Amino acid sequence: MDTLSPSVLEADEFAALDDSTAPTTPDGSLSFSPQLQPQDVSVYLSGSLRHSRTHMPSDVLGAATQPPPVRNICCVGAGFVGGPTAAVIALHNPHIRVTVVDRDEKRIRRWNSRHPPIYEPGLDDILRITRDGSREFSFLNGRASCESGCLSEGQTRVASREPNLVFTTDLANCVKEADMVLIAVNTPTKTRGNGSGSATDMAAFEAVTALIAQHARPGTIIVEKSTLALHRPGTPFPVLSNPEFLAAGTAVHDLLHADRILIGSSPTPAGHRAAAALASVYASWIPAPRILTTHVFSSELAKLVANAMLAQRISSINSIAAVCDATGADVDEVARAIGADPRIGGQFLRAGIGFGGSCFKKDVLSLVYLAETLVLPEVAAYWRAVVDMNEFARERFVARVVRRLNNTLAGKKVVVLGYAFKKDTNDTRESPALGIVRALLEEGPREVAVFDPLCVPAQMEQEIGRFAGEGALRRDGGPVAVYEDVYAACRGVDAVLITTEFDEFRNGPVKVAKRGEAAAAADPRPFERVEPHENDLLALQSYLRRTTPGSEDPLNRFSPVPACTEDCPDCQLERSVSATGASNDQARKHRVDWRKIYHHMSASHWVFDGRGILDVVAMEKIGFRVESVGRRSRTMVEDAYAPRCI
Ligand SMILES: NC(=O)c1ccc[n+]([C@@H]2O[C@H](COP(=O)([O-])OP(=O)(O)OC[C@H]3O[C@@H](n4cnc5c(N)ncnc54)[C@H](O)[C@@H]3O)[C@@H](O)[C@H]2O)c1
Ligand SMILES: O=c1ccn([C@@H]2O[C@H](COP(=O)(O)OP(=O)(O)O[C@H]3O[C@H](CO)[C@@H](O)[C@H](O)[C@H]3O)[C@@H](O)[C@H]2O)c(=O)[nH]1
Repeated sequence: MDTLSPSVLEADEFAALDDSTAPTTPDGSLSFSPQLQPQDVSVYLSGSLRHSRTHMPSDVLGAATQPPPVRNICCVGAGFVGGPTAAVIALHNPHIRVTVVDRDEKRIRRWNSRHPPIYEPGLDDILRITRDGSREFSFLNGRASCESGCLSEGQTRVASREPNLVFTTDLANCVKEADMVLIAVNTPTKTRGNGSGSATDMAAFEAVTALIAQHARPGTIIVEKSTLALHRPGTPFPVLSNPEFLAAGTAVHDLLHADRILIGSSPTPAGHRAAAALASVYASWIPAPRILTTHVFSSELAKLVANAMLAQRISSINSIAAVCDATGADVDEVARAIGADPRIGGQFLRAGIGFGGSCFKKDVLSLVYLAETLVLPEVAAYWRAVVDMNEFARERFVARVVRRLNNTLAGKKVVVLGYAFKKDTNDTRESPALGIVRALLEEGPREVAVFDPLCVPAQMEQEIGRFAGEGALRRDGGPVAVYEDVYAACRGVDAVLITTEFDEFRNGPVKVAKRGEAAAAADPRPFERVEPHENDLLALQSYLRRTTPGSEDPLNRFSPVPACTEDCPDCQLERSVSATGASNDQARKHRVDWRKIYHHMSASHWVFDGRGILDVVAMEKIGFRVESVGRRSRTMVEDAYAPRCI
């Protein structure tokens, strides 16, 4: 480990620290660690929020708030947020040692191996550079190389890098050595006790703050990356709120090109200095105007509100999809028409079976709980309706499938395509597919086949076994079977259900790459900077990969990946799944052959598109009968003459 760097804030500044001691939720009665003290809600509402407008200098990086140096960052929580965030911070700050700590030994072992525990496009490359270090390499930088004084033959040389990203289970040492501790542990919805079903479960967060209070040096800056609802540790440390806005499947893109970085601090000189220190870490790659500073409460509330507003758009369009199904209007046409109004915008208007994932439902419910405890029942009811509408969308989809199959699934086989909660991730938390499998089981089908191009079948089986109850899986004599091959899954099915928007399931033309996907095809060179930025090098690497098929390391910069032991359980698991089940960028992106599926199916040829990704007309030409939530199809036209039933 590096020698300890000096504490970033002097001890006598502590007195001036946070007024930021507020409860998880305003009633103050929920789980508090010994470090956390409740604060009167009225103080929060009447006093602190007033500060938020003016409390922070507009330029936290300005001379008035010289940021203390940050050389050592500890990130607690090696999950979907902690892992990628730490990796990107390390990538852009080679002078900072970033240590990610987790209590889950298996997770840490996987981060230290060639089998990272989560799949995110582009993450592997960043891990290879930061965790394993990279070699010196050079490349042709085109025109700019000569004009901006690069090497004589147009070559730009990039120096080797030492590893600066470490994964460990040793929390005490990690925290002790840190100038800054990022907390990125899970904050799910409480499942029992006061606030069960809506309040945030602070157990993991609280356990971590207790350990930090025990081990951190005075003055260490604490940064909450976990999504909280107004929760402040009352420790002698400056505490910042820095909520994360990345989305699963586009995490690396979202981190490398963040729209905004939000830093909330208390309105004290120490709070401002801490915020400036964190801003200096982000400033290595994020343009200063995108680094927003607010009061801590505004920052945490903004995170909940961002997710609530996005979820609300999805529920709104799904409510309109039901109207479309009943009237013959087409929800995509409606979305396109309203999205053309810049005041509305076109994003998050894709109708279907509703949102899944670990964030939307949890954060909307957090907002509901906050409103309830603030005695704002109308506000609580407004946001609760967003979650209710989401459930309605899923139930309506299953009811439609059953209705089309003559109101019974007895003796029938249906296949669920897509198990992850969205495309390009192996995250299955709150996946609509799980709820759909369970609802289908209630209809007594002969078989429910499940296929996902990214999730590992053995893990899916484990989870379905837990979720759908004893005896649900085929290996236990039940009807649910998980497949590694999409055609085997579809053999003899009466209906195909699309539950995740994976590109693999599309039948239309391959779309131009968009946000988070492989960048546009053009060569990014020449770079403007003499010393190329890591973002430039990543763009060049993916360009070269695309144009030099088969080359995993076209810049020749990677060091060897850590070797696995003979008995590595992850190697064994990988060997036991087919290429389509592996988390491998190269093995994916093959579209399914719908004609082949057509011939594998039973005569009914039903396809229910729960994500609106199919070109219905093209599918109907093959001979399928397609129903797509809120979209017109031949069956819709036939139905125009039948009694309404939604
Ligand atoms: N997943 C997302 O896309 C996303 C995006 C933005 C914000 N968030 C928020 O970020 C936070 C983390 O979410 P996530 O999806 O990364 O969760 P996660 O479950 O993937 O990871 C959390 C990790 O924290 C570890 N942990 C829990 N208690 C610990 C302890 N006492 N000591 C050490 N490690 C501990 C767990 O073992 C786990 O590996 C949550 O508050 C979430 O709401 C998530
Ligand atoms: O038009 C749309 C867009 C999305 N979805 C679904 O909504 C869910 C969530 O999608 P998305 O928001 O893209 O993924 P998340 O990873 O859940 O990201 C959200 O939640 C994160 C965790 O808080 C935030 O950081 C992100 O900003 C926020 O987008 C998925 O099931 C999608 O299939 C739709 O049904 N229709």
